Amino acid sequence: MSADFDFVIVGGGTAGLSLAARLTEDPNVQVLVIEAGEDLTADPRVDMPALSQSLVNTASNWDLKTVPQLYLGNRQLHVYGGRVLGGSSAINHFIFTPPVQTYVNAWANLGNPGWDWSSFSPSMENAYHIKDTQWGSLGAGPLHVSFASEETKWPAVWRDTLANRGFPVSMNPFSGQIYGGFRDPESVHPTTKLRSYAASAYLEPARSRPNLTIWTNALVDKIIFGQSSDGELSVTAVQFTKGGTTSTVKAGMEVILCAGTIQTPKILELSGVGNAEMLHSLSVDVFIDNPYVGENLQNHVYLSLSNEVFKEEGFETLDGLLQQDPAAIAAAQEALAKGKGPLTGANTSGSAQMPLPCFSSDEGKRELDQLFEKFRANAVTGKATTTFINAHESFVYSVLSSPTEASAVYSTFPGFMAFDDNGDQAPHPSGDDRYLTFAISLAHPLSRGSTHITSPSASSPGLEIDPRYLSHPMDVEVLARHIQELEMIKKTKPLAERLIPDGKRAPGGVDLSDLEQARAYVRRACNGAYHFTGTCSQMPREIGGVVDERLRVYGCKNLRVCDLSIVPIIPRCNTQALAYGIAEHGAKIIKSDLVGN
Ligand SMILES: Cc1cc2nc3c(=O)[nH]c(=O)nc-3n(C[C@H](O)[C@H](O)[C@H](O)COP(=O)(O)OP(=O)(O)OC[C@H]3O[C@@H](n4cnc5c(N)ncnc54)[C@H](O)[C@@H]3O)c2cc1C
Repeated sequence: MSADFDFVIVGGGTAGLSLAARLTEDPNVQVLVIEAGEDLTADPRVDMPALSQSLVNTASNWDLKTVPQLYLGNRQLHVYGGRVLGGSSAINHFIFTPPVQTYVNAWANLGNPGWDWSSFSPSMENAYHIKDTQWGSLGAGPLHVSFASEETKWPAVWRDTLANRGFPVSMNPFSGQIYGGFRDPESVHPTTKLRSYAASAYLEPARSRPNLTIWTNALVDKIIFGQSSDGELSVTAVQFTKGGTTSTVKAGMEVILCAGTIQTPKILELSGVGNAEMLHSLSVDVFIDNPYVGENLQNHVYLSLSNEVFKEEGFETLDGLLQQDPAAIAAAQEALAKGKGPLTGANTSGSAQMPLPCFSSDEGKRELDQLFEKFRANAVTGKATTTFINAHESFVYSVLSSPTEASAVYSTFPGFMAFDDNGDQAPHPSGDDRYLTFAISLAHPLSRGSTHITSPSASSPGLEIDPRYLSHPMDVEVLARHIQELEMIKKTKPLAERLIPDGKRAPGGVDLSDLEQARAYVRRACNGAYHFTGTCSQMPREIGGVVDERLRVYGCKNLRVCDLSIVPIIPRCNTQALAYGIAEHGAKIIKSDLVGN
């Protein structure tokens, strides 16, 4: 199997398929997408939100693991990612929250002209569209986004409680300026209630184009370098394995890596782009020496806390369904037939992007200064440069000291949800008690780790993934303070009236209003989300960059990266919206470079 294409896109995931669809709008370019996973575009396990969990234990999930996490009591956590056409957008949990303006500008200010809010937000809007009674019609893109209908009184109680704590409760999550309570947008079609994702929204309308070719079940091993006529290093071909046979395909113009935050640096390292010393030790020929490939791995960490609630009409929970109670399953299926109920979406019952009031007063800022000063000496910084560490820290400081910038995202879920040491869902308690669960996700962790190959072979697992969760002490401190803020929220009406006083709790037997106990709970129970970013960061080479502002890998003129691995600072909330935004923005850049050439 060998053919010539202008662009070879490695990875048919969230960003890869979106980019392919945009590039093939130009009938003069031939685009090939090579995807390691299967084409499951006709499979209800992808399309139906109710079945999405069933793909987790299949070959459609890369299902890797971290190395033991030193700061989490040596626990090893899952590293999930979609290995299927559509990538992680085919198996994710639907929440679709675009990034905020201050964050996007901090990213641009690292030295990425053309990525500031006024340049980037139109690209973001090209990805989705949503029609809403409150906000009208937003976005102009192919991805269907909707708000879940409110079928219980939990969302109203959440809003009223936040309002009583002095937070705004209904800000527009698409406005670029949001804090306080909001409704979670979901990548679910508003009427069919099916998953809307890269393969359905971007690929399907483009699939019949004669200039778009998709190969699935083909694992890219490496990219092959040569010299262009002007003597510069250039990519000439891509080597891949399909059905046990290894072949190469020529790239006439460019190779664009869209294999995601874990796999893109792996392909670069296998191809000889990375830390020369490490690559030599694995007998990999080095083409570009850049020690920052695979570094700056960031991810959100989160905690869950469950409380027993009264059984009241209007305050139904999903506990029966979680316990596989036949009556609850039948009721959910009946509701599904009407396009309603818990099987049609993500099932959060109210979220909030939360500032930390304790740090925004003058006294709070003084305490924050002292904490940064104290922790700076203990922080594990990996290979990050001082310039980047300072820029990252100063952004996080600006968030923490602001009364209107969120340092955590709180989500509520009507039912019991706790996790075991591996990050797997813990069994539901027996009995017919009902629960409300609160998840707190750290918006801007300062901890950063790395992922590197440990073998020169693409097919062996051969990856050491070490996010170094909670290696920066400030992350523990911020999460512990948010636990305390949540404890205050739980004591506020009307939420306080729904939680059974002295009812069952998870975690039990700890006093989370005590800061030391809250810190201990953070270390004991923290989990990693699947929001990995940063391993091929976009910033100037001298401060730790792997790609430039036009997504080109430093040292090679026709190799680009266009996925979440370019993101130098993890965004405030869930990452899928940003992946689509990067693909849209990347498509604009690549198209304009084509005209320039
Ligand atoms: C279980 C789960 C739940 C999530 N829930 C949410 C959520 O609710 N909201 C949210 O915003 N985000 C969520 N995310 C995260 C979000 O989906 C991802 O961050 C985002 O989709 C990543 O986009 P990407 O384009 O960078 O990578 P991906 O979409 O993962 O695409 C990478 C693609 O490259 C392919 N590939 C990799 N290596 C090779 C190779 N060597 N050869 C060929 N192909 C290769 C992969 O198979 C994959 O298809 C979730 C993720 C997971 C895994």
